[in-house]
Amino acid sequence: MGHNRWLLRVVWPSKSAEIVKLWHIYRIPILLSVLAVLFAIRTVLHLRSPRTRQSETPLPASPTLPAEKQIAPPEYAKRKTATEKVPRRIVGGLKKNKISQDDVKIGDEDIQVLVFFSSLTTTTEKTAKLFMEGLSQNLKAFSTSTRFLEPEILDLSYIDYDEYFINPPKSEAHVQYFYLILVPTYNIDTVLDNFLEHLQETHNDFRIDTAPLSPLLGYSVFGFGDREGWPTEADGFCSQATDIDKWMAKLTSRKRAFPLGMGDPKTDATERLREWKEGVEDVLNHISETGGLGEGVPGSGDAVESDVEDVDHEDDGEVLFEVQQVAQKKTKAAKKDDLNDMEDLAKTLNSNMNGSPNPLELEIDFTSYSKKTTKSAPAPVIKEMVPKNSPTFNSLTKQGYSIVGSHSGVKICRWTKSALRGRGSCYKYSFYGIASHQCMETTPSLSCSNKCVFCWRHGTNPVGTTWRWVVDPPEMIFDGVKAGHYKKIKMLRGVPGVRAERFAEAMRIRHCALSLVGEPIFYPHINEFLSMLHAERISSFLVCNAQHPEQLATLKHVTQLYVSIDASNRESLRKIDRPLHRDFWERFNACLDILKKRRFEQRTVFRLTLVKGFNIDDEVEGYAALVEQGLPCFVEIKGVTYCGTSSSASAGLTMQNVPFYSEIQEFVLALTAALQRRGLGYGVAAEHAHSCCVLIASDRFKNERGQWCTRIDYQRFFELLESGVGFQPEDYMGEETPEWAQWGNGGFDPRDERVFRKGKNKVPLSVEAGQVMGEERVVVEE
Ligand SMILES: Cc1cc2nc3c(=O)[nH]c(=O)nc-3n(C[C@H](O)[C@H](O)[C@H](O)COP(=O)(O)O)c2cc1C
Ligand code: SF4
Repeated sequence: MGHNRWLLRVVWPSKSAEIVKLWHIYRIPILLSVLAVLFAIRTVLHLRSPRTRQSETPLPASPTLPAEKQIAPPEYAKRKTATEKVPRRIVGGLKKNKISQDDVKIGDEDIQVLVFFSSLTTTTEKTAKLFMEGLSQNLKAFSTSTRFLEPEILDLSYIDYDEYFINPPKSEAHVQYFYLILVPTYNIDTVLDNFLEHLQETHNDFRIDTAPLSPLLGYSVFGFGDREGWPTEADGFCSQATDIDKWMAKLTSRKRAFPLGMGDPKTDATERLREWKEGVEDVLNHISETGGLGEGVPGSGDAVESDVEDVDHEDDGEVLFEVQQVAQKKTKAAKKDDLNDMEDLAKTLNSNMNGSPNPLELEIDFTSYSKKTTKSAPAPVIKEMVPKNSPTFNSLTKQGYSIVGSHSGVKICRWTKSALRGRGSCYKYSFYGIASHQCMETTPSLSCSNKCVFCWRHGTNPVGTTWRWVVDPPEMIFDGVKAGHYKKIKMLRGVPGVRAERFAEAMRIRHCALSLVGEPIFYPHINEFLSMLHAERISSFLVCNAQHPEQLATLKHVTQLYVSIDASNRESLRKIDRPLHRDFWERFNACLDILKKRRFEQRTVFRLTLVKGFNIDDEVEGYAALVEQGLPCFVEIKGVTYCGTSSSASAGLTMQNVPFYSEIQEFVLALTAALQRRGLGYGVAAEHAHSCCVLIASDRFKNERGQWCTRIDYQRFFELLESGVGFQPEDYMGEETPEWAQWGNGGFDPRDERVFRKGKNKVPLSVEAGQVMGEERVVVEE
């Protein structure tokens, strides 16, 4: 250290003297160069930064060019200038919600009216269609008719709520939307409960603005109800329309264009609807002329009314009449001096609180909400999922279901009948040794959290994301479904062709397919129900829709556990399953991870239902990735079954969506190749061409001779289960897959009789309705 200091003292003075000398000689060129460099940097930075116009003064026209030669301003600039010329309306309400109204330039945007409806027994559907036709005609008569696009009608059972009720639909063109909603009310579970739940969730979802539908031009609701059963609103007359109206007011930030209309089709619905329609048309005319709802429209929620709502905007409470009164008094009081104003207001408030309000003075403002409610909230009543008097009950029983209790169902599968007559079992016999005449198809939950496009009974399907119904005890369901099954089997005793020995065998259920309709693991006592099946040595095949990871994680042992894999990616799954859960893709993936963990406890299966135009094209690699993620023991690939009902048609499904068997085969080969490329040990093990179904299996299910053993040793399964010691799927692996069932051999049991339709030599009768055989699509009567 000392040596260094000495060096500094000696060297530094001589160096610094030199530097000072040099500075004196070169200081002017140095300073000039630095200044030049700084100026150059500033110029570059300035030119690169985006320019914002500081002044609102219009740009002067170029003095050097004549007006016609000047370049026209870009479209967006024109619009802004025009908007600025429109007088700004004074509106209250939450500032964040004022997105569109003030930006609308009259005549600038097209107006699209969307008429939404829901209907179980078709009254509302028919009325909505007639209403739409009339509306369409009347809009054409407006002086501003060119602004209106042809109105569209949409069934709430088939649309994706996310597309219309989180934000207004996305549109390339300049279109603004106006919603009309026509709905009945049902005090039983229907799609309307689900719709309401969606509206409520959207409003409460912290990730979304509380009023994401505020860009709508407006909305209005009309309800149909029955005064005989529900005489007053307090009794529940049109209660669901009222609720929808309430949630829409919140979601649109009070864009109610016309007050809620209500009518009873048996008495006054025609008259009430006519009045409502006239009112709605008036508003539409007004909007098209002025660009906004205006202030004179009752219940519009604009201007003064909105100020009142601001006070209470956080509340989710009921419609509150006093708030409106305060609003009216407040408006009048505004003309007095401030002090008097406050006193008056306090008096008014007190008198209203103390005495009952004079109904004549009350103008009901449906747009106001409060923490306090004037009505005492009715005690929550837990509903039955499928009550005996419900349209869902009627529809399901018509389709051949026996409803057990209030949420379970059992149905004789067409293959059971076929097997009883010796005409062949379903693919489960070919692949796993399940004789169809000894198999019971049932579900303890007719409700589901999806609205799959290919679901057979979608139109009347109870739906929900959580269990919110009366829960029947598992013993009752178990006894009920068995009794229902046996009753239906007995009815087949006299059917021509039923074989005596098979009939006798059928009186002992050996297998239970929990895959009928709905979501079995939704039922809160599913594990108890499974224990009952196993105690009677009935095997269990359980299919779940991969939407309930919590329930899947706690599910006890089943003989074979399925998840439906209806698509290979998020967007495709959303389109085909139309799930109710927002986080459906995360749930789906969580289920795959659970399945992966359980592959050494029980036989796990991916079930792919292929629907042409929905989930086949370009998805092979995606499916292979999912198989790699879940590593199931088996992958069942099945072509969709066309049921030809109006519900499938409404979901956009036609015979063209049913793949040919050759297309299924092609897909299977491509998927197997993709799996092998990924180094996963899978191969095509078996097929059942008659139900358009092929089985890909993991190499784990080959015996020491390299033969596929996809069948199950049921006896062994029960022994292992009863032993209480852990076991693996290989421990109850059955005998070799019969040769006739192996890939390439078709899968029809040669001991059964193949029955062909008259004049169609190659098409067996035992083909599922709408299913495909060879290169032909057929629809077979039961
Ligand atoms: C099982 C059932 C429950 C009903 N619940 C109500 C109700 O709570 N409130 C009401 O006003 N009307 C109720 N109704 C009457 C329907 O809303 C009315 O008949 C409506 O017009 C049916 O319309 P849709 O044919 O389009 O389904 C109910 C009807 C049925 C069959
Ligand atoms: S998961 Fe099954 S029951 Fe549910 S909607 Fe889809 S096909 Fe129907």
